Amino acid sequence: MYKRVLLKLSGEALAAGSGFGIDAIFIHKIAEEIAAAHALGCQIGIVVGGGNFFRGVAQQAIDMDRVAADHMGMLSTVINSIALQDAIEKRGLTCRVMSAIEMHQVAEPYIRRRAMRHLEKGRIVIFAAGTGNPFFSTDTAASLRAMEIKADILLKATSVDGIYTADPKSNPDATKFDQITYNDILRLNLRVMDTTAVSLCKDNNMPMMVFSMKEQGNIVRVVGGEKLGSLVTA
Ligand SMILES: Nc1ncnc2c1ncn2[C@@H]1O[C@H](COP(=O)(O)OP(=O)(O)O)[C@@H](O)[C@H]1O
Ligand SMILES: O=c1ccn([C@@H]2O[C@H](COP(=O)(O)OP(=O)(O)O)[C@@H](O)[C@H]2O)c(=O)[nH]1
Repeated sequence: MYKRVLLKLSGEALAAGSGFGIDAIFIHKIAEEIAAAHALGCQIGIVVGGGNFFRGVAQQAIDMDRVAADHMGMLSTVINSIALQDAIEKRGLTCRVMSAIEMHQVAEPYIRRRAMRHLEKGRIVIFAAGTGNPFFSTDTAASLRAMEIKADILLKATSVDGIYTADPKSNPDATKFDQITYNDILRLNLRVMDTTAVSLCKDNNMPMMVFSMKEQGNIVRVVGGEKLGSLVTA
């Protein structure tokens, strides 16, 4: 099993069936799974997306300046992070939100050494506001934080159950890879993650696993060392 992981949770998945906002029942199920994974003895850092509220590249932002839209997107990850922190703390765990954009009244600023200390003390750390920079994604933020905290693996929990030959939502004939290399994701232009996130993991040899967060128990299984979804390595 893994000693320290970076778990990336899709923002869109938090909306569950409704497609927007946070599904109160679903977020508690996720928190329950995170608590169970933590009980196995794993140190857990989390990056949450913001797609359930706002995406810088979304249709609704088409007439906006990209930087302004990305600022909105990053703030939406803060909303999700606070909701998840609340749900995790309801399970009796200690959880800190660290934001890449300073907002002292709401969250701690992201300071790497403090994040490491929180993890060593068994606190769950949620990294909010992505990388703090526009033109990036929360997948890239997850790759970056995984490297910074020296995670054993980047676990991407999302709405699909792995990496397919094409987007399975629009191509029902697509087939799933059990294992795939960084180079093949880039070469085949598979859009399960953006190329910046994949390149960062590739250059630093950070293994990744893409799996479904819809099926209850998957997070615990993966943290426990079970191979689910698709594994990405060199
Ligand atoms: N080749 C592919 N294999 C798997 N998923 C893919 C692929 N290409 C695109 N996708 C899409 O990537 C998304 C997973 O990434 P994620 O950032 O978690 O998305 P979201 O937050 O939009 O759900 C899924 O919505 C899936 O439809
Ligand atoms: O480092 C970052 C991370 C995120 N974002 C913005 O935040 C939005 C929400 O993140 P993302 O789309 O990655 O969320 P997810 O798809 O996981 O729900 C993005 O569209 C960007 O607009 C950004 O500007 N910089």
